[in-house]
Amino acid sequence: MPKSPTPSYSSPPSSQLPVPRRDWALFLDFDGTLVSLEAHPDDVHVSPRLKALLGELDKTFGGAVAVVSGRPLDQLERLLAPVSLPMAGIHGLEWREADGTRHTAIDQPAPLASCRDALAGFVAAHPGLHYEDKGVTLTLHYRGAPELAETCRKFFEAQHQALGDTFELILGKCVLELRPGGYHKGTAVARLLDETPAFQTRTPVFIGDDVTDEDAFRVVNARDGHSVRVGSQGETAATCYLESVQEVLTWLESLTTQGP
Ligand SMILES: O=P(O)(O)OC[C@H]1O[C@H](O[C@H]2O[C@H](CO)[C@@H](O)[C@H](O)[C@H]2O)[C@H](O)[C@@H](O)[C@@H]1O
Repeated sequence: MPKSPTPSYSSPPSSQLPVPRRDWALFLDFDGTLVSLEAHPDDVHVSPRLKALLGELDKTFGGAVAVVSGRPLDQLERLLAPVSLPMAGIHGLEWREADGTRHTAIDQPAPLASCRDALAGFVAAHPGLHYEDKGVTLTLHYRGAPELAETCRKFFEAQHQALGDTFELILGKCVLELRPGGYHKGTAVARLLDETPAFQTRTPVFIGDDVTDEDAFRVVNARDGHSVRVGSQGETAATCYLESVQEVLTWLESLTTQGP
């Protein structure tokens, strides 16, 4: 089973961004990076401007642009249609090629049945919460009831203990997720760089805002790439930062007209 890279936070990220180059491979987180965080996952919409920008970036970087998200591929495809990029969903547990061919990392059903039942009961008993059943992971959202953050964490810690350490507990932005160990955004990025011709030999650049993006930052750092965190606060392995989704979009737009 692939291991998570060891966390390393050597120095704070810099406001100095790398000089753009056309030989980059660009990896883009979705929520909190390309689109602003909303009260509910279903509230997110992708503007025509962003879809056009992704198409321009795809041309600029010769097809080496991928979306790497915790969302399932079904959601990403629906939100981004008709854009057809390589994408990794559920933190790399599933992925698709540019032509839509799909792959999954785990073939057997995850042993989540009792946890799934407990989660449904827990959410029904606590107004403001909702959950996502992604098949191989379970996700609990508390943005609608932030006062329940601690209650949710304790509930998910108990579920994690029952599942055992073949699963990891991820603490994200108003979200908790139980995910099979060893699969993360870093493995998704490494797979694209190693196995997809359009990405091979390019310098990786990853932009992301949340804890699950840290695995990808470490992978691109180890490959002499550039890691860009959205938001300057908190510990991160990223080497530089942009302050907001708007700054990300402005910088991405600039990449379509610059760089050797
Ligand atoms: O890796 P990402 O693309 O950043 O996906 C991470 C999770 O994003 C979604 O949840 C987050 O965005 C929601 C909409 O703005 C927000 O309501 C929620 O609080 C955030 O955690 C998505 O729903 C999850 O499935 C992803 O894992």
